[in-house]
Amino acid sequence: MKIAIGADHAGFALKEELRVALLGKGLEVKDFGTNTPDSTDYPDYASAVAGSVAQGAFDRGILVCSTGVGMSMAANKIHGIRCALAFNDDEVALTRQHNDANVLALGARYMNRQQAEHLIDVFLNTEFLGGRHQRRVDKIMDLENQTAQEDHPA
Ligand SMILES: O=C(CO)[C@H](O)[C@H](O)[C@H](O)COP(=O)(O)O
Repeated sequence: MKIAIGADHAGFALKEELRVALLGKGLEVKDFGTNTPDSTDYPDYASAVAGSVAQGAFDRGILVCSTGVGMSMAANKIHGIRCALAFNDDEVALTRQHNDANVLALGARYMNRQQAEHLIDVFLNTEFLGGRHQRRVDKIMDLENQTAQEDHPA
């Protein structure tokens, strides 16, 4: 599985630890930065990670900022991205099973490395259930397409 990971300055330290942990598990990981603790802007990394997932270059994306909120807002602006901000196993498992989330946003302020690693394990190892959930995910995508047409009328 190919994973894209990124963070702003507030998520930098945790992202560094997570990248090492993911590589240690034999996963293919591309780090989209940031690469220093200097103040930076989370939309730049959300765009890079979510964009690469939307293009199909990576299977899943992981984004880390202070709360996870800014990253999730920005990532969900990318066509084809369903980014979930989640803090416990149940939320992460359900967003895979029901929402087919392809990007996970984490709040570094609220979790340590072990907790984040565990949430990522659940995220990477839980399958989408399809069925009635596929219908609902399709409706999310319809909304996205509809909004794009309204923004850019032919
Ligand atoms: O968007 C956020 C808040 O929801 C992110 O957590 C950012 O990391 C945060 O806004 C960064 O704030 P800072 O004061 O510039 O460190």
